[in-house]
Amino acid sequence: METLRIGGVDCRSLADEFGTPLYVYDEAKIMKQADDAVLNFSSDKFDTEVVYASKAFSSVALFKLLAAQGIGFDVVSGGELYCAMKAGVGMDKVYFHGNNKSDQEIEMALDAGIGYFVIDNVMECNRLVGLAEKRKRSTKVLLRINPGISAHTHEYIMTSKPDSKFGIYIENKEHIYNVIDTLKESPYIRLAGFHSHIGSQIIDAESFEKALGTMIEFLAEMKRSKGLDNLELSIGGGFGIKYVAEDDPVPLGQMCANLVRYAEEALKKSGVTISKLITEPGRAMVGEAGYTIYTIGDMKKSGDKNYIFVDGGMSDNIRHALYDAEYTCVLPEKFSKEPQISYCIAGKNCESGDILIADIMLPEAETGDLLTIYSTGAYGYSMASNYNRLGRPAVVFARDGKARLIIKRETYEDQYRLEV
Ligand SMILES: Cc1ncc(COP(=O)(O)O)c(C=O)c1O
Ligand SMILES: N[C@@H](CCCC[NH3+])C(=O)O
Repeated sequence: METLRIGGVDCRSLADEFGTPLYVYDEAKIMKQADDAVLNFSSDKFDTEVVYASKAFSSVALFKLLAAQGIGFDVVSGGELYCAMKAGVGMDKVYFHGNNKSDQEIEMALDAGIGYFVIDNVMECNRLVGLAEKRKRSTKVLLRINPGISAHTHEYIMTSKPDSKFGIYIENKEHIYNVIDTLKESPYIRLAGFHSHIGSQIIDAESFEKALGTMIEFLAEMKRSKGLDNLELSIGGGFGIKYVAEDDPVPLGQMCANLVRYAEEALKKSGVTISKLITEPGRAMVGEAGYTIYTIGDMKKSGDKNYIFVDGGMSDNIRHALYDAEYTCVLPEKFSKEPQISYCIAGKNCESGDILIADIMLPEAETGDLLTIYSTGAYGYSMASNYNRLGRPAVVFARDGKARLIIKRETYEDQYRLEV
C-alpha cells in the first residue's frame, strides 16, 4: 500500500511505536538545509556565520546535529541557553537575544562565556555593563537596530515597524550613540557590530535586500560619525518556507548566496568593510523537515462543515489560531485515494478557534485513520502549551528507515510534579 514515509519510516509504524499526536522530523532534511546554508553563506571578502534561531524548535539532539555542521545558536532566554549548554555546543558561537533579559539570565550567560549579547535597548546595555564589571567577565555585543523595513508578512510577526518593541529604531541616534559611548568606556564589553531582523515567514527577497542595503548605509554613517569600521553585521533570519501549494519561497541555500553577493556589492559601493556577516534562519532550517501525526477521533457535520477531530490541536500547534496560518495535510494510509470531501480539521481543546486547517479536500476519512500535517517543524512544538492539561507530544527524529525518540511525551505525572 502506498503510504507516507518520513525519513524512511511509515506513519503507522511511527504512531504505533510512539503514540499520537507525534512530532516527527526528517533528520536528513534538516542536515540538507544546514549544509546548504553553510555552503552558500560564504564570501572571500569577509567571514560568515550561520546561526540557528532556536526559538523555532530547540532540543539537545537538534543542537548537537547543527553544531556538528558548524552552526551557531541564537537563544532568547535562560531556557534556550540551558539547552545549548546541555548539548555541549561551543559557547563562543552562542548569541543571546531578547528584549528583556533578566539579571539572572545575563549572569548565567556571562558565566557560561557566551560569544555575544545582542543588546535590545539602553537600559539593558547599562545593566550588562554593570553585571560584567561585577563578575569580571568579558563578552562581545551586537546592538539590535530596527531598520524600519516593512516586509509582507502577518502583522504579528513583523518586527521592523518604527514602533516595534524590538531593537532601537534606526533614526533614534540619541539611544544608538548612548549605547556606543557607554560600551567604549567598558573594559569588559566590546561592541562587535550591529544586528537587524525584519520579521518572519517573509517570502519576497526584496525586503531582505532593502534591509541589508539600509544596514550597510547605517554602517557607513557610523564610520563617518563614530569612526567605527570593519564591524560585524547580522542580518537576522525570517526566510519563508512552503506551507501550502501556493507558497513559492526562495530555497534557503539560494537566499544565503543572494544575500552574500548583495552585501559584497553594497559594501563596495558604500566604502565600508565588515569583518563578518551573520544570518539567523530558524523556520527555514527546520520547518519543512517537521510533520505532526494525529489520530482521527470523532467526526461530525455542523452547519455546512465536516469536522474531523484529532487527538491534539492548538495546544500542540497554535499557529492557525494565532496567525491564521495555513497548512496542508494527508491521510497517510489513504495516500493514493482521490480527495473528494472538504473537511475542517479541529483539535480537542476547549476553544472555538482550535482549528488546525480550516478547509481541505481529503479522501473520505474514518475514525482511527492517521492524519499527517506537513511543515510543522518550526514554532509548533516550541509554542506548544498545556492548555486543558493536554501533555505536549513526543518528538522523534527519523532517518534511513529508523526512528529515535528525542523528546518524551509529557505525562499527567510530569505536570503533577510541579504542584506543591
Ligand atoms: C532576532 C531574530 N533572529 C532570527 C529569527 C528567526 O526567524 P525565522 O524563524 O523566521 O527565520 C527571529 C524570529 O523572527 C528573531 O527574532
Ligand atoms: N512564532 C512565529 C514567528 C515569530 C518568530 C520569532 N520572532 C510563527 O510561528 O510564525
